[in-house]
Formats: sequence, C-alpha cells, structure tokens
Amino acid sequence: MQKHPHFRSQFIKSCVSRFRTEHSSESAKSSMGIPLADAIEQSKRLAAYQAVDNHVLPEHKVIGIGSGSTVPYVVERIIAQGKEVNKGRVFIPTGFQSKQLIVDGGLTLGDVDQYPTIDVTIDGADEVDHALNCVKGGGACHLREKVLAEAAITFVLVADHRKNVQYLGTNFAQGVPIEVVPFAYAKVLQNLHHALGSPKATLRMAVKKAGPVVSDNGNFIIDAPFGREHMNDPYTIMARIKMLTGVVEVGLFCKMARAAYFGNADGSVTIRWNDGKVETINAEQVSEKSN
Ligand SMILES: O=C[C@H](O)[C@H](O)[C@H](O)COP(=O)(O)O
Repeated sequence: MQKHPHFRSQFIKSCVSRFRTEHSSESAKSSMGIPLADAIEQSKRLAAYQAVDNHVLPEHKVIGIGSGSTVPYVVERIIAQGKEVNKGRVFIPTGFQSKQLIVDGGLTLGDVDQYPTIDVTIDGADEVDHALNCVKGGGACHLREKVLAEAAITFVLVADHRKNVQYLGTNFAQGVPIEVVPFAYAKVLQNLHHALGSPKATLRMAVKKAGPVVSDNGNFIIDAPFGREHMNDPYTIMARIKMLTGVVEVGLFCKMARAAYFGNADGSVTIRWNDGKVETINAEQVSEKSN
C-alpha cells in the first residue's frame, strides 16, 4: 500500500473520535473475545474493503465518497489500488469530512455540479433494513449524500453488523435525521409532533458549541423517531416528511442502494443485494483479500 502519512493520521483520528462516542466502555469484549472497539472497527474495515474490491473498478473514473466513520476505510482501500489507476479519477465528497479525506489522500477533488453522473458512490449508513432502505444523517450529511446516491450509477452501503436490521429504528433509536432551514424548525417540529406521529422529535443540539448542530449547508437537523407502523413502510413516511414546508432533505434512503456490505463480528462479510439475494463471504476469503 502507498504511504500517505498525513491522510492515515487524519482518518485514524476521525475513526477514533467517532468510535469513542459510540462505546463508553473501552474494556467491553465482543463474542469473539476481541475488545469491542477493535471488533467494530474491524467490521467496518472488512465491509469497506470488500465493497471497494467488488465495485470500484479500474474503468470507474468518477467516484462518490460518503461520510462517517466507515468511509475512511473505503478511501484507504481506493488509495491502495495505486497511483496509476487513481490519477485518472475524480472523487466527489458528501461533505467537509469526505473532502478532507480526498485531499489528504492525494486524490483529485471534484464536485457534483461538475459531475452529475457518478460511476459509483460508496457510503456508510446508520441502519439498513431487509429491503435495503436505510437511515442516514447521523453525522448530518444526508442532503449531499442523497444527491450523490441519486447521481450514482451504482450506490453501495458499508457498515458494521449492528446496522443490519429487519426494520429501521431497531438499534438506531435517535430517529430519522431531517435537515430543515433554520427559521422553519419550530413549525416543522410542531408538524412532526402533531401531524406526522413523532411526538419525541427534537432539534439536534451541538456538543462542543452552544446551540444547535448546523449542517455543512448552514441548516438545522431534527431527529424524529417513528414507530414500527411507519418504519414498515419508510417510503411513505419519507415522502410525507419531505412535503413539510421548510424541510430540505430526509435521512431515509429508500431502495437506492445496489448492495449493502456488513462486516460481521466473526470476520465474515454479509452482502445484501437489491434483488433480495444475501451472500456471506467467510472470514478466510475476506481476510485473504483484505491483507
Ligand atoms: O451523516 C452521516 C452519514 O449518513 C453517515 O454515513 C452515517 O451516519 C453512518 O456513519 P458511520 O459509518 O460512522 O456509522
């Protein structure tokens, strides 16, 4: 693998900081006896590597890079394909974080207004259901992510096994991220509480700043939890939320992905395809390809 020391330190930092917020107990162990921290990171890495190996081919010249703590492994694997193949490519970010990953990795940066058709976009997910609907926006990037998902000929999700669920809202309980223009947030909240069936919807507040989270687009984010009756049919609730005046984008991506890759605790990778096929690549095959 080529060396990009600054890039490596950046993506490791990004993984570690996200990781700390996800795991309060650093000493917790997985069922395989591996510290939970390492096991989850390994699952993310395996899913990302396998997805890149299967979908980012030498003929692909315009590549969308998603956001979150799994995506640095995607970029790492793409860099490992070598300078020769990457010099003819342009990479489109979904936000500030992925832009940094692209630049720090020595890759060529582009934007979706220059490249409205993308060969392949690979992105993380907060949760993915049995029909490849997913929740995105845990990092407030879902507006740009959805544009790049739509622009992509092939859109692929990568995640660890905790995100692989039958119904959305199973593990990711904070709710559906909704990007809203700031002045409309109170009205959108009122509509979510009283008209759309999400009485616990809240404005997302920043952690190291007083006040709300502000997205890369200058907007606010509402997190709206919905019950199973809505999550059985995510497209319908997504469309209803999107119709609220002031809503810019909803973090429900319905049947957009060609495939979702999940790294498992035992080192295998499960691939769910949009035709309903489910495939598991065992640990030996995965690690052969990943080392
Ligand atoms: O806004 C953030 C994005 O939708 C992320 O792709 C999503 O939150 C998943 O992130 P992670 O890979 O860190 O679980």
